[in-house]
Amino acid sequence: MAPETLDLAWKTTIPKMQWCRWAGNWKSHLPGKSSGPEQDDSFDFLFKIILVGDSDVGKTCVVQSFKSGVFMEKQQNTIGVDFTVRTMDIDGRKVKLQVWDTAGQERFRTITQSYYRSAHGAIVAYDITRRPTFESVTHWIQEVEQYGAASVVLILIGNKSDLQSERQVLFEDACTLAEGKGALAALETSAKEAQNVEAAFVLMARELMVRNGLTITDEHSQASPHFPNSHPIHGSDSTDRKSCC
Ligand SMILES: Nc1nc2c(ncn2[C@@H]2O[C@H](COP(=O)(O)OP(=O)(O)OP(=O)(O)O)[C@@H](O)[C@H]2O)c(=O)[nH]1
Repeated sequence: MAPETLDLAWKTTIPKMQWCRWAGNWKSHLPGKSSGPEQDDSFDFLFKIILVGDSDVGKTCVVQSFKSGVFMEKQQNTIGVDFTVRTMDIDGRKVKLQVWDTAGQERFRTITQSYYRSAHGAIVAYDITRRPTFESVTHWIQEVEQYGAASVVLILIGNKSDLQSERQVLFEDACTLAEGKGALAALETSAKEAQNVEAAFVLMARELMVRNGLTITDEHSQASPHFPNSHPIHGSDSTDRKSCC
């Protein structure tokens, strides 16, 4: 377990943090708990993002790639929920992302469902080399809708895009599904090659920032990187999305 990944017992003591827009001190909201190796605790936004999807689609590897930039062959399936934090500079704002990596195995379903409630964003993952994991996406979205907040932002990711020769799911199918379900975007990621992993989290964070009142200027929009194999569902301009909301 990575040092920044906190144990489950710790997680169960986290107070409900329904919202996120304090420019405050992390420790003042989590008294007595260390936030791991991150020394600077100030931030402008705090968002909780939950990762769901079938077992072995690569959720933990995606989170590790996002956190540390490395691909780690995982030794065991996630038990319950793992928790990781990373602070990013997005459009000049300090954005702290709490990422909750849930177990895909059925036997943990009751535990993982209890973590949906306070999520601001949900990343639903499938494995592009295993069609059944894509067919489960509808189920995972239903879970998010049933147990999560009504305003939760959804992003669909098809992981293991480095395994093109084993592909069983067309990207177009993912886009159609994501659009039909009202997701913000569909992306294909590779935790192994660190492709589009950062993009998924940045897209999510920017959307949440916009929904919470941040006006992203043209200058910032133009400065945003272009993400290959990504499909924004609600238009390509964050300012447009803000006006939708
Ligand atoms: N080729 C390739 N393999 C990957 C990628 N991401 C994950 N894997 C492999 O897929 C397997 C499952 O990855 P995990 O991250 O443990 O999957 P998970 O979705 O977290 O599984 P649960 O914890 O059971 O929910 C591991 O053997 C990883 O090495 C990827 O982008 N490319």
